[in-house]
Amino acid sequence: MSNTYIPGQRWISNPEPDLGLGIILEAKNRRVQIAFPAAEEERTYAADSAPLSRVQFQVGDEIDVPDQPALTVRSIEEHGGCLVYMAESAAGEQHPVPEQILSSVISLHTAKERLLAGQLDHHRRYALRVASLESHNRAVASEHFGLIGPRVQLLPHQFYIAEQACKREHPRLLLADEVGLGKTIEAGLILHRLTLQERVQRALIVVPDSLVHQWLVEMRRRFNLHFSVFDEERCAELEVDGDNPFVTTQLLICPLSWLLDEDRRRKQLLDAGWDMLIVDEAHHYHWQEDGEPDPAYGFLESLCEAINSVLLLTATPENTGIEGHFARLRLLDPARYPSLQQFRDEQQDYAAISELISELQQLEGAPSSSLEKSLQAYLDDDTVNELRSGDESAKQSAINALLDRFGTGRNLFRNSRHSVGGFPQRQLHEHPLDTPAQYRLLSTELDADQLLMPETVLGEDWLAEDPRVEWLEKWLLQNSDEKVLLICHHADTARDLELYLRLRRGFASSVFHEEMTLLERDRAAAYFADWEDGAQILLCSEIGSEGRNFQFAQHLVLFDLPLDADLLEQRIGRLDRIGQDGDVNIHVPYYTGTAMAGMLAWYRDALGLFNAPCPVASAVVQQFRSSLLDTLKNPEGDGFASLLDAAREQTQALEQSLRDGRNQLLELNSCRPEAAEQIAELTTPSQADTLPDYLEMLADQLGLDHEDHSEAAIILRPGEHMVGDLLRHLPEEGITGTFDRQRALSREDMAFFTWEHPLVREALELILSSDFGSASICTMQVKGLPAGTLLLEAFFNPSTQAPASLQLQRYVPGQSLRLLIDNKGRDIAAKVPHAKLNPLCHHVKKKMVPPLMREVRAPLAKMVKMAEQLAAERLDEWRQRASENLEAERSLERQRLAALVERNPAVDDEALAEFDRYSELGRDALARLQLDMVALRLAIVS
Ligand SMILES: Nc1ncnc2c1ncn2[C@@H]1O[C@H](COP(=O)(O)OP(=O)(O)OP(=O)(O)O)[C@@H](O)[C@H]1O
Repeated sequence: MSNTYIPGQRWISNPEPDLGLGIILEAKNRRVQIAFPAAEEERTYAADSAPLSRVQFQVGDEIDVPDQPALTVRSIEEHGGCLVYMAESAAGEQHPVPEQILSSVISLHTAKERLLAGQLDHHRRYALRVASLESHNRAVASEHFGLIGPRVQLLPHQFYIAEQACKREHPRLLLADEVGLGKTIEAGLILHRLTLQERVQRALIVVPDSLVHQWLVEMRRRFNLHFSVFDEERCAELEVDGDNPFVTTQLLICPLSWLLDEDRRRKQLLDAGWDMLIVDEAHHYHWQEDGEPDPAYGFLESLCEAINSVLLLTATPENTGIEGHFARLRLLDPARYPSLQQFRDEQQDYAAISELISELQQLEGAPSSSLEKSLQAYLDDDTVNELRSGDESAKQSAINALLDRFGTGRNLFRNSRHSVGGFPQRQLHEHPLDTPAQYRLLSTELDADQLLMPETVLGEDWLAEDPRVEWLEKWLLQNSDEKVLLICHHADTARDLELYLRLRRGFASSVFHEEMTLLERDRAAAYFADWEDGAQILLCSEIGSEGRNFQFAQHLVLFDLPLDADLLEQRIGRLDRIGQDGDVNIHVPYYTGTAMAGMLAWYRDALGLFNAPCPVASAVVQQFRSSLLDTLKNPEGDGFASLLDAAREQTQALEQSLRDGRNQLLELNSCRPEAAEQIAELTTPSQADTLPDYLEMLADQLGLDHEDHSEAAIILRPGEHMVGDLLRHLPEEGITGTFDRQRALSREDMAFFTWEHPLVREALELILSSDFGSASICTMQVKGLPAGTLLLEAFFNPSTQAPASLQLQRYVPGQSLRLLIDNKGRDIAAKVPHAKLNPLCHHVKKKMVPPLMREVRAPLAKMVKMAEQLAAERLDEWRQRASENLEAERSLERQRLAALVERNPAVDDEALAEFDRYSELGRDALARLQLDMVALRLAIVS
């Protein structure tokens, strides 16, 4: 097949045949742009790997031109690479039809044509096609489609967020779970689901340099999403003749610092067009109401404006106070967050709303008139009136409406350790040390940074002078079986200390800081992770404390304490995260009676950060910062003691008000436990799952070698008779996979086989997008049926052409229509199920097919027609069921949106109009739902 693209040619998308017949808009610079008018979609692909198939009709085929009766192709001409069909109407009129004007709505009738033409497949191929069809339909119609395949534990809070996010047409969210609760996993789940639903083709991840590799690996091993990493060198290689290098890949990870250095690359990145943006550590982008805008923030703002779906990740959303929080929310929804002042004002209402939610939760029966009155200030009359019924569901809708319409619920999800539960304990180990004379002498002249990082003032020989070093050596010797992560502020400190420990003292150590290349950093992290021959200690500068996964270690040495509480939380979060099996031991070596002791007391007594994360830490630090700096030098003085008391009281008061107000709203919104548990439960494939049997059938028919590996695990390899490189996802050396999630989590060398695994999806696509097994013939003996009786089994698959974001398959029953037509034209499908027919089938030898077909052709043609008629009669019922499902869901969503629009004058009616336009598109598409005849089997009773 030619893969030279010429504007005007018609092609279909292999993975998305539902888009209808596409038309090439432009083909240059090694990319091809194609429009799918029936679905109102456009796609841009790298030309050499575009998943497109050329549509060329043959003489005798019927073709459709909008607003014209059907035409039959009589001859074909080619002009400048495009086809012109010379076609004839039923009335015998001749029409030249350039392919450009063909209808964009197509249906393929190949099963029928193949059966009647005697182009038949073995009945086992047919059985495989039917199994593929049914499994595919079931998978895509499942509420949890896209959440089953990732190799992750089913943690309810993450699945809840992923499910909620994907309900939005275009999710734009701040994922702000506390550090280590799995924001990367949540983003991966959302992306995986949207990719499988074909709503996201091109995704861009922007991360701090040190996290590039970790994202790359997490996306690949957990989600089978194969990202490319671009840097200047890679771009230069790809930039032939001024091409935009970013259009050559669909899934891209970019290190932030490189983008910030390269104006031209930023522009190219924006021009390349993306469906989804994920930004990790989003608190790095600073914003202020007045003054010079930060270039990084400005760049992020342009990306957020240009890309429909956006996920911003940060564990510390209020890192720079309420302004920082507002700054990120306005990137997601500028209309909802027009001004900082309005945002501040809104927060005043949170406690009152939270109180109302509590009252509703405790409510039994109808509400009192005073509760009704309070609710009326926030909710529409209908929602309040329904509460009078005393129904649980009315109560839940009122709670949902409050959560949804107020606060930041629509854009922000934040789970805490407190709400998720099951986290390890933090244990603080204080290590008081003598103060070096030099430090004591100088201390009155030192600033806070110098006081907290004495190595910067102890001179060149600091390693010999600093008692922390001696303490560390001793500790390492006494705990030689333990892995320890040490974090300090400066790269120089980490480097000096590591060299000393390794070269002078012989410890197995490794270092990780910002002056190393990405590759060196990843090697260092891998050396530390190796339990057999790896490092006992990894020494990181601050950069090592963000985002990385070191939960296999249980000891953290804080060589210095930062002034910024969020940084401290980030450091502890390296070990205190999902996957940590033991306690998190935090070691703080410090000089007795100095600012270092003061800082320790501040975090321990005022903020309680060594016990658990402190959500109000940055607010308290902001308030007390200058008194802290003033009194820190003398931590044993009265001034410091009263500062600690005041700060502790303030922490407690703020935490209380958070519990009463915003946090309660947030936590309720971020995870509704029952719904979340249910999602996690349903996402577990049932024991009766049919995938193992399916893969055996597949191997048999595609010529793969299939071997049992162990309990619930198999090996698939390309077999001797497999056709070429039929399956891209089947490596030459084979693939070992398990059907068991727990096993897949502990055995990363095995694939996790589900219906969403790329190999399985590829096989389904290969079979369903071709005519593989679509027409078959067999003989069978059936008691009670005379020899010569014909039975025609027909499968019709619902299809419609509409934008993927509508996800119309959710509304269509997750199965195909099966008919079994007998000689008399009756449908006896209900009496004889497909599974019962399969074992009765006998193969018909190739040479017997032509004489048999000659004999049965006439009655067979009638039976096919009858099947078509019966399917056409059922079509209305299918369309109606589908549109009822659509109306039920969309009307609820519309109600909710209308309430939001009413409450937020900043959101104009455009959102509602857009919603209505989409609903209308959905209605139209469902009114055009077709039942395509996709598989036919003729059984002849012998
Ligand atoms: N559902 C899950 N199944 C298996 N492992 C998980 C799951 N969720 C999280 N993890 C693991 O827990 C660790 C923390 O997750 P992740 O990195 O996504 O957290 P985070 O919230 O992004 O952290 P940070 O705030 O440090 O950026 C990672 O090692 C991740 O692989």
